[in-house]
Amino acid sequence: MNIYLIGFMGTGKTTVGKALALKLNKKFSDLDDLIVEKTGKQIVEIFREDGEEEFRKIETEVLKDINEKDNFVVATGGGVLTTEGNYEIMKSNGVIITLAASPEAIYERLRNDETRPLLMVDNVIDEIKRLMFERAPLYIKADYIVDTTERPIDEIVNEIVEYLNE
Ligand SMILES: Nc1ncnc2c1ncn2[C@@H]1O[C@H](COP(=O)(O)OP(=O)(O)O)[C@@H](O)[C@H]1O
Ligand SMILES: O=C(O)C1=C[C@@H](OP(=O)(O)O)[C@@H](O)[C@H](O)C1
Ligand SMILES: [Mg+2]
Repeated sequence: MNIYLIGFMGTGKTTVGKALALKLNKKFSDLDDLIVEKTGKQIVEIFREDGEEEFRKIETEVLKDINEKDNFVVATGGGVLTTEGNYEIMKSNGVIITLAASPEAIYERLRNDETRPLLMVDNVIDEIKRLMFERAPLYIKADYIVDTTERPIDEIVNEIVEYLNE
């Protein structure tokens, strides 16, 4: 089995995933990193040159590959569940955990970040709210949801470990 972290951009999937893997003595993988390795391109370049649809295709390919393996903590990208079938892939070999945060916290975390192509818009806070509302039905499908707003990484990791031990 794997542990899949899902949730909106900036909720801390990559950061928490690494810390969780260390704590649980599991391997760590990030779908975005796998996509960069596979294509030899940065995420923003793929969106710009090939488009989101092509990005989603590659995202599902690397998800299938990692789902064949076990004992990984997998940080997904925030849009992984927008592709039909990806929920079933993860569910078939893993537990799915959503990281959540307020739009304001996400804005603060990502305001100087230029690696999220979907947030390269004029009104970032409005776009965060709009996209988060649109995707909320996907994020609540997880087995467990943990709030990360104004919480340190080790506290979030401990809450997830407690849930997994139940
Ligand atoms: N709980 C937290 N509190 C404060 N900052 C955080 C927290 N979790 C993540 N961050 C910061 O937010 C930014 C985005 O985190 P990241 O792990 O890349 O999120 P994601 O993979 O969900 O997009 C990073 O700069 C990270 O250090
Ligand atoms: O929410 C999204 O659709 C995306 C989230 C990003 O990952 P993070 O959630 O790690 O930022 C990355 O996969 C891509 O920019 C698309
Ligand atoms: Mg990430």
